[in-house]
Amino acid sequence: MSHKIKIAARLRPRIHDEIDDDGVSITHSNDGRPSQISVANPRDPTQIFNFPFTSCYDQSSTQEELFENDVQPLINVVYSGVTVTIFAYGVTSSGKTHTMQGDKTNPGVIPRVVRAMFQQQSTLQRSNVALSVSYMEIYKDEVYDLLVNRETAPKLPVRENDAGQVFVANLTCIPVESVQEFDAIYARASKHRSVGSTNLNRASSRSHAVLTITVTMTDSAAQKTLTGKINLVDLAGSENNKLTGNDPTRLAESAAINKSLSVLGQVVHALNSGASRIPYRNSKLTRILQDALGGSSVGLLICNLAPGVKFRQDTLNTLNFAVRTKNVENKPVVNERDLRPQPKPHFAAARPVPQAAKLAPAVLQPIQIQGTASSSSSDGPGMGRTRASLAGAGVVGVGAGGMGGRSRPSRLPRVSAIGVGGSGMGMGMGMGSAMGSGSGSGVGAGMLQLTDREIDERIARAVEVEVARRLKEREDEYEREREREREKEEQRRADEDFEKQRLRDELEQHRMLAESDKQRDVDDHHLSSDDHASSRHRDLDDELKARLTELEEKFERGAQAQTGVQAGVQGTVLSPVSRKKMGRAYVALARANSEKGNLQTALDLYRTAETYVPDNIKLKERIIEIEWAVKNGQEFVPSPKRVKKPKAKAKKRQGHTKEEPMDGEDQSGHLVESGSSHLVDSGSSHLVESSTSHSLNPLKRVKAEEDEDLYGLGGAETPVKRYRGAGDVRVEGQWAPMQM
Ligand SMILES: Nc1ncnc2c1ncn2[C@@H]1O[C@H](COP(=O)(O)OP(=O)(O)OP(=O)(O)O)[C@@H](O)[C@H]1O
Repeated sequence: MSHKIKIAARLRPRIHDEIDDDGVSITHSNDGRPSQISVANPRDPTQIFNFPFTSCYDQSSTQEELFENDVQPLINVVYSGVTVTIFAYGVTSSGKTHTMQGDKTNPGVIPRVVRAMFQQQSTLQRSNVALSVSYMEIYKDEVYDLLVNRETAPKLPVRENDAGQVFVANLTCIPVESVQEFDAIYARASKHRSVGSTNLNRASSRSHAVLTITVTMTDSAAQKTLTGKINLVDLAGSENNKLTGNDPTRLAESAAINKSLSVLGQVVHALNSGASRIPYRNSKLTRILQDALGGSSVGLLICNLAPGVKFRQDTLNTLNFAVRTKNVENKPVVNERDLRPQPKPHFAAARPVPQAAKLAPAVLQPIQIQGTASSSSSDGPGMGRTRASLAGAGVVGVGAGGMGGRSRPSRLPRVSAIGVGGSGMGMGMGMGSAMGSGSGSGVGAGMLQLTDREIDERIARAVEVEVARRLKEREDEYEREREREREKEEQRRADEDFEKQRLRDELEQHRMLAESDKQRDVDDHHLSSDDHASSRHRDLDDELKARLTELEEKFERGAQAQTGVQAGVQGTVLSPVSRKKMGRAYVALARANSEKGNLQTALDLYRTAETYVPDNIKLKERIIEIEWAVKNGQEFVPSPKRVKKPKAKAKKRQGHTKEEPMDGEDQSGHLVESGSSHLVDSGSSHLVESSTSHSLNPLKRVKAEEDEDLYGLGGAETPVKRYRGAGDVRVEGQWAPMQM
């Protein structure tokens, strides 16, 4: 069901020495027709504009009246699990803060809402209904938490969750149990709000403030929770700096206020005109209010009006904004959550992930305790932890020395074989804790009882899990990059729209002026309407039109260029290096699957890899080979390839450092990717854990990235899985010295 934003207009009384010419008046009708606000045209006081609204409050209206008529009914809506947003809008000093906050003798909407929320809570089973509060301000387009110390309050990011709901990350939310508790919190927080003195208002709000009261209702029998929210928004007022007399600080604030309000206007305009894209992202204010504007909440806009002559044009602008807003349609939804346990995912689909989940804590905990051993290596504690988790998961070992050496089980020669660096954690430790009792200390017994096949399986599984994790990490990174691109694109379009709209408004205003000048000429001199004034504006009119056309052409060209880019390969937005990384990750996963005989999955993954590195010939060949094997129901046996000989230079270096290979090389001298413990497929298709992270050699890394074999596609390969350790290789289930 849709719901249109409700409008309430409130005219404040004259204050101080304000000149009031009765140019704004409110007429209430008793015959069921809406009340209306009449405003005299500031240019021609004889001309009156009428604005009909169902709720109009004149200068003598009270806080209570407004609350009873328009706000109180919304409390039930909140308690039905819906989000309600009430925002006060108007020029500076029109009474927004007075309406929302009020003072001790005349409490406004906020304190009254809080009392009503507690009142409603008391009618329900109290233990199942919890209230909480959060309070933030948007100051110069940055979001700050008002419930924390203002001096140390960081800028908070605005994010969107998977369901598309926008939220402010890390915003404090405090449970409140009584009105008194709320009052204390609110009083403290309000002192943090940015307020300054201007010519028009001694205590002018320099920020938009959003107070949110959340009610969570738990129905234990039905195992459901309902969450209702009420957002109470006191907007900063639009300002005419000629009137406010702002200093540079105030001017900067004012610019931010006016910009965000202007974006608010654009959002409402876009919603009304059915635009395909709504420029919510153009300001934090509209982003945060997204749900209230064309979203899933129920909305009430309180338009505050000031009676003074100097505010007349702003009064008209506010009312025009209100007229446009009342056509905005929301689609309220009930926020209900099912607390029943979710059905378990399908076994096959879920298998690798629980393995990882189970392995991680059992492994990480003891390894962290071993942090001293890890940090004694030059990798530092962070690396130690990553590698430890890999080793624990049985992926590969690094460092036969240290723990690994001491704790390796005698039946497993690979333990001594695994590990190339001697710089830290050992395979023995990791595997012991992963495979054994999970007590975290042990190696021995559990491990000894495993057969080679079981170990193979575990290792393969761990490899799969680890590769999947890294792949996911990269996909996330890719997604984030895409999101950033999308945001940039949206920003660009919004800027275009903004500029276009500005020009159109200018054009329209100009036309209106020309019209009224024309009319005046006719009235004054009884001349033909075509003769005079219109010609004065024609040139400017043409110039504006030309600018608009030029702008539209420019934007069109920009949009076409953008479409052209998007039509390219997948991951065009990624850097070449990132594309290679993505391609490599998919190849690694595909390889793991092909080794397990899951050819179709492997094929799909190789094809996905190809979308990132479309020029890789060996990848294409591999795809063709597997396609053929799948089509003919054959086992996949990759074509043999030449074994790369270590380069002379590398050999020479190896001579110096037999025990410790150089960065970027495995012990056979093949280039491997060094860096933060990346799992890579070396030129000879062995899975190798690189232990060299701290002293990367960028030249070698680039060289490695240029080498197609880095994808592990051209290497000599037998159908048997092989894992290579310090100088040894396992072939057909046997360990043998590795060919150098
Ligand atoms: N309905 C009202 N009755 C009596 N006084 C009012 C009323 N509305 C506003 N005022 C007074 O007018 C002055 C300006 O009001 P207020 O600070 O609420 O304006 P504002 O719109 O919040 O301004 P700004 O955008 O600059 O923060 C205050 O002194 C306030 O007490």
